[in-house]
Amino acid sequence: MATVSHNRMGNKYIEQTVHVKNPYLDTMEEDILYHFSLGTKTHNLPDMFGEIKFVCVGGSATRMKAFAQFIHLELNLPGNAEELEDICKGTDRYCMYKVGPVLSISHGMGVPSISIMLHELIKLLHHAQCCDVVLFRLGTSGGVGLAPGTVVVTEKAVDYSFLPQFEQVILGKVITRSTELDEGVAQDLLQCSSELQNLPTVLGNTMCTHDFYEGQGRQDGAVCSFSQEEKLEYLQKAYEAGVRNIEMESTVFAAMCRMCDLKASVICVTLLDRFEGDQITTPHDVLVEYQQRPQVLVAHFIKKRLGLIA
Ligand SMILES: O=P(O)(O)O[C@H]1O[C@H](CO)[C@@H](O)[C@H]1O
Ligand SMILES: O=c1cc[nH]c(=O)[nH]1
Repeated sequence: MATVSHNRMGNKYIEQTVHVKNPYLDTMEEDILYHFSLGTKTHNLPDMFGEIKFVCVGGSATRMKAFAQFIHLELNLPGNAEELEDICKGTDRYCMYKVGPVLSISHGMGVPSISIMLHELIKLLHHAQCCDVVLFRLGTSGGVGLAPGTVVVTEKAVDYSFLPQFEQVILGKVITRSTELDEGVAQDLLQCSSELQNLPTVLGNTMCTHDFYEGQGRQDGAVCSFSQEEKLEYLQKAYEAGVRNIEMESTVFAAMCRMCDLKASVICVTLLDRFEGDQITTPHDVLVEYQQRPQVLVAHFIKKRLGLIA
């Protein structure tokens, strides 16, 4: 939903509120966000979350805590970054940290896990009356024809057949939803990457799969039913369709944000080049540094948007 508002300079602009697409929500006396351990009756959500402008999500709870601490320092906020409280400590499904206008949340691995988190997150932003929110997925991925450590800003989130769509089964029927992401945010992120040192970044399509092993054409799982030639042929087709990395959440993330009028972007670092192999052999400290790259990029974007840097 869009409302006309005024910025600090007194200029008119359209304020974008978070638009849930569920007519039944309004009829509910209370909404319990079960996997967050939050609710509309037990918590004052506008008070707790109303100022949120940026939401960063990623698979690992440790990474999203580290990001919360990092962005706390980057935004120069008062208080101790080491003492941030997990808002979802009443449950061990997801972790959530609020750092000024930034929310950092973990989503686990795969479409079902992030999809549950996104339903509750989008309702949370709606109940909290947040507006002009941008969402980012800060993830890891397998690269397709890229040097390990490259950051991929997703142009199109595509499925196993390289189409920009997400298939959701509802009442036994397959419904197809568009996975279009915000072009402006992706371009701004690319611009940010050009202003930073040692942050190799490309724009490319991201393939989302429902599995890490056979689903991504890996031959090192407990089960494998295809040859090396078949694997390389599929990766080559993916490359020709513009796919530059493979992960496991981007299509549902893009589809749900789009349906609820939320600007969204996917930023994943590649941990290996899938043309070179399947196993992740890179040393732990290098992997930790790689995982920081999307965080550094998005922190720069946030600081620019907040007017903290030119
Ligand atoms: O590093 P995260 O954000 O979890 O993303 C990627 O890593 C996991 C697999 O190792 C999948 O969730 C995939 O999407
Ligand atoms: O190859 C990879 C690496 C990280 N995450 C994935 O989903 N695939």
